Amino acid sequence: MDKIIDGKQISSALKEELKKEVSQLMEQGIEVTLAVIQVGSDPASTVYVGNKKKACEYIGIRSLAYELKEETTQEELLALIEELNQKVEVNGILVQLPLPKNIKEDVIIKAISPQKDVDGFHPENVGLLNTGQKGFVSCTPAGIIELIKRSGIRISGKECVVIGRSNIVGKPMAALLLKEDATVTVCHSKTVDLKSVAKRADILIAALGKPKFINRDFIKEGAVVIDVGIHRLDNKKLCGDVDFEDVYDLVSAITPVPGGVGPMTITMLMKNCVESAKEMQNLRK
Ligand SMILES: Nc1nc(=O)c2c([nH]1)NC[C@@H]1CN(c3ccc(C(=O)N[C@@H](CCC(=O)O)C(=O)O)cc3)C=[N+]21
Repeated sequence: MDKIIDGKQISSALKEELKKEVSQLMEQGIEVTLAVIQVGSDPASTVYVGNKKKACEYIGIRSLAYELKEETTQEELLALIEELNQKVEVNGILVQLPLPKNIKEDVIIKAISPQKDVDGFHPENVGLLNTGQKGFVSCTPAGIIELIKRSGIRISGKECVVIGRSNIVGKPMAALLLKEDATVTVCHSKTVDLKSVAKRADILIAALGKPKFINRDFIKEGAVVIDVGIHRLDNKKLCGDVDFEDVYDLVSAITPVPGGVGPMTITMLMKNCVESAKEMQNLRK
């Protein structure tokens, strides 16, 4: 088996499954629609939003793009969200983060209907995840679970260490790993002796947001390493939170950047949109 967990390949397989499902829904007269809102023109956001639109096109999901100017007020954005909440044909609403400083992210996230919150960021969906109930799950951690499982790696009973405690990756990642019966440790910037804690991991999830911070000193031999970071270096090349070359010979499996977690994040967003369309259809019956 190849050591490199190919996120592009695994997400392609999942996209094929979704494409079939979307065409079956089409035959029943159900169209899947995602509204994507970007405020301002942060270049990284533009790349990610572009990738989301491409994935929608490929799978057969209709995407509605809202490109709002940097000066958009919180009230204007709330008004747009309310309009999209009301529209029956819209199954998913995605507000690309980060937002400009004059807009409060938590207020915006709470305004999205939990039934259309395909990012899984609304407190209602977070609560459902933490109590083990059905709801939308944040795409990056959900995609990581798929990557691990589809690579034939067992999670149950393993020591998993998550580095990073953000609301969109670290915390939901820990909840999902727990749900899979792993033993989970969450580390962060105040963790004393991060290296020795990381070295306990059978599965190490690096989501701390520092380029190439995780080197071989943090790795137990044979560990599975999942790299959530994405950074553009001065030479324009992308890298993750893990120093890939430095750790490669030690690990049993590792995700590359690019081509690892990123493509899977987008595919899970598509999956959530399809689920939302099915759920909304069931509610109307
Ligand atoms: N409301 C919201 N939902 C998100 O899901 C969300 C967000 N805001 N804000 C930013 C983060 C980041 N994120 C990525 C998506 C795709 C790639 C991706 O496609 N990565 C490619 C490379 C892309 C490139 O060339 O830069 C790869 O890793 O192979 C990366 C990062 C979604 N996020």
